[in-house]
Amino acid sequence: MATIVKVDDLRKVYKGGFKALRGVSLSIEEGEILALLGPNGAGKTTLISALCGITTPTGGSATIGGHDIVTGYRAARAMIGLVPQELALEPFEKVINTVRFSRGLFGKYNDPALIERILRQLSLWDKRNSRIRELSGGMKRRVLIAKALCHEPRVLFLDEPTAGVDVELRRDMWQVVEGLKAQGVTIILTTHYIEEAEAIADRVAVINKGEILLVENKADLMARMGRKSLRIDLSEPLDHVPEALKDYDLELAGDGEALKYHYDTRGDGTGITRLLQALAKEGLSLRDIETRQSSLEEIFVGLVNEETP
Ligand SMILES: Nc1ncnc2c1ncn2[C@@H]1O[C@H](COP(=O)(O)OP(=O)(O)OP(=O)(O)O)[C@@H](O)[C@H]1O
Repeated sequence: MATIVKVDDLRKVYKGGFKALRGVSLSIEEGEILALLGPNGAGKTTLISALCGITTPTGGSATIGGHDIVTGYRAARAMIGLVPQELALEPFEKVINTVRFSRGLFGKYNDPALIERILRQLSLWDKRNSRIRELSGGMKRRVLIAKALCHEPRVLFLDEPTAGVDVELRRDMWQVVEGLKAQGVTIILTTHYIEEAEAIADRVAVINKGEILLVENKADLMARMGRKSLRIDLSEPLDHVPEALKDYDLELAGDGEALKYHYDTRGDGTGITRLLQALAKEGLSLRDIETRQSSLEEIFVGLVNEETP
């Protein structure tokens, strides 16, 4: 796959000296869905705004489809659709005119068939003649997406696409995003909902205090999330893990009074039965056992807290 968005040591210092981006580097592949996770104030919107030309970076560089976001602004911007966090729509305008007008802003000829396709895809065709103020919050969000798509962008930025929408509508939105991906659109979305990243992202990037802490394939992250640990409290403490148990990669804990075993819930088998049999064979008797699961949420919170002394 080709790289479509390339961010290299991007920096943003706001007037007053606040460093909102502290050297962000990131490559995004054509056709992928990248979820940008981070706490409030992490720099997600600043990063998206810089890539879309709304905020001027104070250092580093970035390209969209090979066009520099500063020196090649118009060409870069033409490739981008942006769905902002805030619902900035003209309340008395009709849905279809709102979308048509946005296409015109990019200097593109009127294309009724395309507008119809986009409105149908977003289940807005029946509402095309409704005024914006007559729509529900979820529909307004869909209009924002339609506006962002009407000049046929190759890269779509969604800033908190499902903030404040109900669970059902969130799932609808996920389907819309999947449909766009199927058409080859590259999608970068910011979200506070970790389950949203789990549901639709190919890769996850975690940003905190203007720095990228991690960019990882979701499947790999899920594998980490699927990891569980089993703590086995022993009746008699051990001073080392017996040789016969070395294949289980056990960890001695609590001054030798417990063994910790890590396993993957998504694997073929957990290995727990075999381990318990092996412990019995070694003549070890157990006082208690306890399992713990690490979630993506925990991984995320852990990463972010590590950074906050
Ligand atoms: N125009 C501005 N002038 C000064 N500081 C700003 C400006 N815009 C944003 N900031 C600061 O930059 C930091 C990053 O803000 P940003 O909106 O990018 O965060 P975010 O990750 O999108 O947060 P949220 O999840 O709350 O939307 C924040 O501390 C914010 O206060």
